[in-house]
Amino acid sequence: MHHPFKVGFCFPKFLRRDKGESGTSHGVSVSEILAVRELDVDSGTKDDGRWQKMPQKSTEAYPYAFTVSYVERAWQHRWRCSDVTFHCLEGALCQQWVQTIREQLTALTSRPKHLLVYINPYGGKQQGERIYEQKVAPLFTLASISTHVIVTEHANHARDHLRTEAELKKYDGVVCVGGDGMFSEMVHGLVSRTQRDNGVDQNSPEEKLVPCTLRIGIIPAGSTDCICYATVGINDPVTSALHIIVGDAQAMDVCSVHHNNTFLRYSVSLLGYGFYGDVLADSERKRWMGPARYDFSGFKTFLTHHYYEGTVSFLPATDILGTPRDKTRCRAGYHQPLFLLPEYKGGWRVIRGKFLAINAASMSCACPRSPKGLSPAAHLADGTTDLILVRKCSRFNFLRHLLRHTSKYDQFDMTFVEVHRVRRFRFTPRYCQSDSELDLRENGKKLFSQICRDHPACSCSPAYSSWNCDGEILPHAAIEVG
Ligand SMILES: CCCCCCCCCCCCC/C=C/[C@@H](O)[C@H](COP(=O)(O)O)NC(=O)CCCCCCCCCCCCCCC
Ligand SMILES: Nc1ncnc2c1ncn2[C@@H]1O[C@H](COP(=O)(O)OP(=O)(O)O)[C@@H](O)[C@H]1O
Ligand SMILES: [Ca+2]
Repeated sequence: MHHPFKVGFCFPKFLRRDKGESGTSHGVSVSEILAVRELDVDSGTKDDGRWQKMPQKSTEAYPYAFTVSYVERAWQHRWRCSDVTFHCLEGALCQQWVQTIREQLTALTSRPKHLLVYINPYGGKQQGERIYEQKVAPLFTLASISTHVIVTEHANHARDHLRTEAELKKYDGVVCVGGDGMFSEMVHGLVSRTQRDNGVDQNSPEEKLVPCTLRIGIIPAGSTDCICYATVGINDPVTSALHIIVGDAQAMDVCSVHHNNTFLRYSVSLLGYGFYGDVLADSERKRWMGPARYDFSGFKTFLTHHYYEGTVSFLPATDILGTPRDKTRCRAGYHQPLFLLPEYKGGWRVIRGKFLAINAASMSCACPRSPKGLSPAAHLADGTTDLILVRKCSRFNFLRHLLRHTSKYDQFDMTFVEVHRVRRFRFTPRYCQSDSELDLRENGKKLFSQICRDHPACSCSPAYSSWNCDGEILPHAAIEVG
């Protein structure tokens, strides 16, 4: 992984005495230094037990020392904080090093100094507060970052606080400790506030959103954590904290979801109808199971094997480099795709059919369950979403398709699956005649029994599924996304 700004320090006149090495030179790039502190060698240091174990002779020989904490890359995209101590003979030289490093660190303007942190204490395995206090807060302190921490008291607490109350000018960024649902709350708070401040009407599907200037950091403490996993490459709180400290940034596509010119929600990861909608609807009733609720409901939904009829219309993204079938992977810090936007060539395409799943992935949606994700080649910030249509097929074939999300085999290379990179799309369920469409929740069940009476031979798939929008159920089946 590469940082755009990289100045290297070598420490030639110093002896590195930790880890049992003697006299080795050590290079650390400034962009990866977290903190530097001088050591009071004579009295030994309270916070570095290793020093006190050093033989007396070497303390006499090198009476001055400083410790640099830096990012060390570990296995599978993990980052860790590592310390290296340098020793020397002259106090003035030692101080000069410390001062120079501090100056260099201050010059890194992309690093945050003040952060506003929201913790969802009920996300995932309900470990949000513990994860923050034990793994993240000490690193922020080490890096001299000041924080204001809010533990949420109810759903949408963070969203509403960000939208109306928070004094955002005081902060360089906001941090969310939780899952995709919590991240989505923060996106809603910040994006809504930015549109309101800029006079953009959220209800108009045609209007372009004004990008937010504040960055959102994610400390994974949820059930799926796909937004963290897909951007960083792993769902690991320490790794995420270190990315936040060094000021890594990644732009992200945000889709708006509308129903009849009324704004419903924003989506950043998965919008799924059919399978993933049904899994979510069932799993919400089993929150007490924790993250395992998704496996339970996934298994149950797989067995139910419902398909849904409807019409998908979409505007293909024709003027881009790359397709959903590429072998490339997009992650923060790897490359920022620079695509030409957004002259629309070609028109809308319309596909009618019976679908087991309709998924729109604005990013790969990689997560521990599927390390390559729903759409492995999706880009994080290219203004497109990958629309995956899984048509009605046998249970056996659907299982083969699902299993391929966990292996190297291509989940799109199946006759009943198609994938399109699109700029906008619309979905209209069958049995939904007019614009004054029936409200899904009110009338879904009535309609279902009506349809079954009308079609006694049907396999009794209900008329409607629900949309799973980043882990939240949408109240309408007919939607427009752009
Ligand atoms: C047979 C194994 C098949 C494994 C297939 C795994 C595909 C997983 C792709 C997951 C994409 C997830 C996209 C992320 C969505 C999240 O925004 C959203 C919210 O997250 P949060 O709770 O952290 O706030 N999460 C979700 O909607 C959860 C979706 C989880 C789907 C799990 C599906 C498991 C399927 C198991 C099928 C089992 C069939 C077994 C038959 C013998
Ligand atoms: N204090 C709270 N009490 C109850 N629900 C909350 C609270 N804070 C946030 N939520 C809601 O909890 C839901 C799940 O949060 P999330 O962090 O995504 O965890 P998970 O990944 O387990 O779903 C979100 O819809 C969010 O709005
Ligand atoms: Ca995208």
